[in-house]
Amino acid sequence: MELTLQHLTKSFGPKTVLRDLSLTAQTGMCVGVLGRNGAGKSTLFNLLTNVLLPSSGQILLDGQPLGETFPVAVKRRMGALVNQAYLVEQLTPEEYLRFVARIYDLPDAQTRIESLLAHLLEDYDAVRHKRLSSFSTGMKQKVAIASCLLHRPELLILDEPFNGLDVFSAESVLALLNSYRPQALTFVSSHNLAHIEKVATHLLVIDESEVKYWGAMQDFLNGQQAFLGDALLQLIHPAANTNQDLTWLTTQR
Ligand SMILES: Nc1ncnc2c1ncn2[C@@H]1O[C@H](COP(=O)(O)OP(=O)(O)OP(=O)(O)O)[C@@H](O)[C@H]1O
Repeated sequence: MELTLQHLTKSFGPKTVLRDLSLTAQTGMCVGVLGRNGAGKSTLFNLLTNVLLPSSGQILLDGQPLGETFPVAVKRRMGALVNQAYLVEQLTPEEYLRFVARIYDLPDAQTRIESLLAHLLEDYDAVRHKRLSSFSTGMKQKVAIASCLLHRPELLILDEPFNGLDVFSAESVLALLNSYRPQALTFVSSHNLAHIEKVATHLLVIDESEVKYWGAMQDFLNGQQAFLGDALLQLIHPAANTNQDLTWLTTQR
């Protein structure tokens, strides 16, 4: 699979949130999407999944423009976690994934369902018969991630998948994503740079609605400093306000 973004621009009223974004990415790449709060990352993910339509520019999949209708056949090739994960909470995790499998018409999904849940949910035997409504935020997030991988998508789009995950759960998800990477083109956003460093092959850095970097992670680190956080600060926030006077915090009302 090859995904091409051509001069993708998104505005909300007079405000342009993404401007003239162009790139081509292929299967095997994991693109870490970075940028400060409000940079436009979720907007990009919503465009990629047809939740939003671009104001101008287009998205091509294997050379074919997706257009406004975004064919169902294309959606079947995608697995996406965007915005708030929505689960049917009256169901157990296994029932929910069987429901997702039916939507994708996957008759032989049972083994994969069990493998995904056993990998992601600690103490799976103890929670497998519980309803999702009784699950914690992180447990629900892991079930949502499992549902994205169930139908073996060729394009995997994960907006902040590590939100709410403890350090062990994040490692389990990272292991899954790294194992799955050769089979798909993955886009993943996170404010946790350690996670991005462990999973991304490429970086897309967005700031002030524009692309500040697009390319291989290794080239970014070689061209900047050794650590992703420092390199990122240098790129998008050169005058880092580390020496701000904060005495007002304790001395003024
Ligand atoms: N539906 C909308 N209508 C108007 N403005 C919007 C809408 N959705 C997003 N925006 C604006 O677009 C900008 C980018 O938002 P977006 O959610 O894409 O940022 P982000 O990079 O994902 O941020 P964060 O890291 O905080 O999740 C923000 O200024 C936001 O207020």
